[in-house]
Amino acid sequence: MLQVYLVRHGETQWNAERRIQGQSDSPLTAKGEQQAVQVGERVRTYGITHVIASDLGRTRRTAEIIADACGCGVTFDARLRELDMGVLEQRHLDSLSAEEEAWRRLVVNGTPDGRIPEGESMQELSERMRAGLNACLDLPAGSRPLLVSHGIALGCLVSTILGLPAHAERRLRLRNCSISRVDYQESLWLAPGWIVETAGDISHLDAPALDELQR
Ligand SMILES: O=C(O)[C@@H](CO)OP(=O)(O)O
Repeated sequence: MLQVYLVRHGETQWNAERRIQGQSDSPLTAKGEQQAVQVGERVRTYGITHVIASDLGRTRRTAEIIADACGCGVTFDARLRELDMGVLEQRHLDSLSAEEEAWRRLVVNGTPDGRIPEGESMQELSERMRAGLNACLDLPAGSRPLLVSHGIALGCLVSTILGLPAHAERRLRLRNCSISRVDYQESLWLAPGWIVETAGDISHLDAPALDELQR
């Protein structure tokens, strides 16, 4: 059985300011760095063999901190990036016009092929995230990878493994530096293939961040 840990990056400047990042980027806050250290402390005895991160700056930094604690290297995979939120990237959630808010809702409410102008659909996100996860199946036997990615991207992955539509990710709260785990297994009892072991665990964090919409 292959166990894959899924970690959302630490809190960033724009998460704290309620600004939309998508494939744009902002640095980790001091709290975000501390959260990454706490993930490292939690997983350092888990036998992690590979840390694989989205190539955006916030996931790179989080991954480096975790990989240091685990004593393994980091590689980057652009398929693990956050949803491309097109023209709404870098905007404050509170500053959206009614039309812009409607674009945002089009995506999160699951309109088929809905996308923010110049952005990506949830279907496209779901396909590239599943391909990024499936790449773990090609690692040498006995590997135990940890992927560092993003809120919507990881929520979409977990939702679709459960057989839910990609936009069901809005029913999951994956806070900064939460840990989820999915396993690939051939059990006769559970469904063969990917199954969800845990989602959104923050028990290792002494100062969990509120997510953007809760602030
Ligand atoms: O892009 C963003 O603004 C948020 C949305 O949830 O994602 P993340 O902070 O996880 O990259």
